Amino acid sequence: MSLQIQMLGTGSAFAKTLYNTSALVRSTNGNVLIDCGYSTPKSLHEINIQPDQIDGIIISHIHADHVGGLEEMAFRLLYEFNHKKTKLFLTKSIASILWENTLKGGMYNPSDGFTRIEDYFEIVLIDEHMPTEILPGFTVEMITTMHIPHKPNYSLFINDQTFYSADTQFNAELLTQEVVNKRNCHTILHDCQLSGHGAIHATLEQLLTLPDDIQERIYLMHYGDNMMNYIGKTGSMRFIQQHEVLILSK
Ligand SMILES: O=c1ccn([C@@H]2O[C@H](COP(=O)(O)O)[C@@H](O)[C@H]2O)c(=O)[nH]1
Ligand SMILES: [Zn+2]
Ligand SMILES: [Zn+2]
Repeated sequence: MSLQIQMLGTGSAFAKTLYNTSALVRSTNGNVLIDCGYSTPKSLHEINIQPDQIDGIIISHIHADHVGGLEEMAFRLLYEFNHKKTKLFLTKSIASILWENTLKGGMYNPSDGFTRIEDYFEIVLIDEHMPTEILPGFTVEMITTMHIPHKPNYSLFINDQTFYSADTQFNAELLTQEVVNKRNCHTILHDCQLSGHGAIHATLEQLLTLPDDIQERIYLMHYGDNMMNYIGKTGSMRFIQQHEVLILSK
């Protein structure tokens, strides 16, 4: 079974010319989103994918550039697609805050009986650090990584071969020991803050300290509007662009 990942956006939270970093995992067994920021539904529209063609959504953390499109997805599934409930793949710690802290404001509607996240989505809880089959041939392991202190945040291993950082601070030991030495991941999609101090993301300067054989596996995402100024300055790492497709397995 072939497995592909298509970037729906590659921008940072404050980018104005780039869509939110999110991805569509495409296989013969279905389509699954990794994150759904506020510009993700527009990106899906641009590649002619309708909400009812999405079989599930995996959420890494609850910043708006990663979950801000969930309200539109849920309401369109409700009103335009006969209340189809797509699956929402979440860890317990994300599930406990996503509705109360983020979605409830716009989606709580007691007069129509919509008072819980389960009224809109089929919730599938994922255990941290436990490989979980999302679709036949597509397994995800969500590992805790540091983004904003004291807030739950996850990076993903896909089929134990691809590492998708979502938003995370630089962690050389994780990339070197776990991602490359132990699991020998051939593809690494990593967030990248192009300039300034890396308080909550890996910076380009930090990623450039990695050995060349690791850099060669890295595609940079979650970058700013000024990405063009950095072309040719990313060592052996490449920028991945919106709607670009990587074949993860044939
Ligand atoms: O230093 C920072 C920068 C940003 N934030 C908050 O995070 C969100 C999303 O930003 P990401 O860079 O995509 O994580 C942003 O809207 C800010 O609210 C922060 O807490 N600290
Ligand atoms: Zn982000
Ligand atoms: Zn974030």
